[in-house]
Amino acid sequence: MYIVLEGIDGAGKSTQITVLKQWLEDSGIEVETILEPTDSDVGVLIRKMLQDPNATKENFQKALGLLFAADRLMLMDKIDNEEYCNKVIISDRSFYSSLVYQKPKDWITEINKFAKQPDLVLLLDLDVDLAIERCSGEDEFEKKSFLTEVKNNYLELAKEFNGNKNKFKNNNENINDNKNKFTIINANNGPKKVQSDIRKVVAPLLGFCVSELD
Ligand SMILES: Nc1ncnc2c1ncn2[C@@H]1O[C@H](COP(=O)(O)OP(=O)(O)OP(=O)(O)O)[C@@H](O)[C@H]1O
Ligand SMILES: Cc1cn([C@H]2C[C@H](O)[C@@H](COP(=O)(O)O)O2)c(=O)[nH]c1=O
Repeated sequence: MYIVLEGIDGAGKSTQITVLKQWLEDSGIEVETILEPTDSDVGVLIRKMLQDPNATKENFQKALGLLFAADRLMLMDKIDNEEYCNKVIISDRSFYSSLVYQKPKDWITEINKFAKQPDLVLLLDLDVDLAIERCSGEDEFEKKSFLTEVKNNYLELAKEFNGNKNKFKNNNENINDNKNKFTIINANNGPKKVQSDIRKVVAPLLGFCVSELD
């Protein structure tokens, strides 16, 4: 199973993935975690570029979109690898981040058409002012106006996706229509409440009944 946590900078993705991984492993489930951008040469280049004052400019963003797509493609063998088929893969970000941080959407969708569709997307929805308080401010994206636009893009994407599951069907995955694939989690709560809300969504997909939730 391929689970993705999405959200603006500072939403709490890394924090929640660490706790979720430990809970699942304590429950006897093998878990692999992924972080986008990766620590590959492409990922290192991306992180350097994110600090460039021009990072939000149109052509710079298009170049970033290509680099994120390339960095992501190298992950696909890992995600599709048979040794992972019996594991839960939890990823900190996915091609949905490219859809909401970069543009135009149709081009971003095209250059990511070989990216695997997650089985579940958990959108950690955080107030932008809280995000700015939590971020270091080193990255050019960590600005209130830009993160406000990204947050709105996420919420629009969730509305579109849950309203029309076939919209993002690509050529290597069928959208399973009986899942609410883009679940919004209120990330303004404390870490334990956020984790509890996440477990209530993840548990049924893994065959856990709610009473097993500690
Ligand atoms: N629910 C929460 N309440 C208060 N602080 C939180 C909460 N979750 C995370 N934090 C704090 O906010 C900061 C950012 O958390 P974290 O690194 O998990 O976010 P992130 O979404 O992975 O960020 P980024 O996308 O920028 O890497 C950390 O200092 C973390 O301790
Ligand atoms: C995968 C991906 C990420 N980004 C942006 C989002 C963040 O501002 C940075 C780094 O991510 P982190 O969670 O802070 O480590 O990269 C993006 O613009 N497009 C993407 O596809």
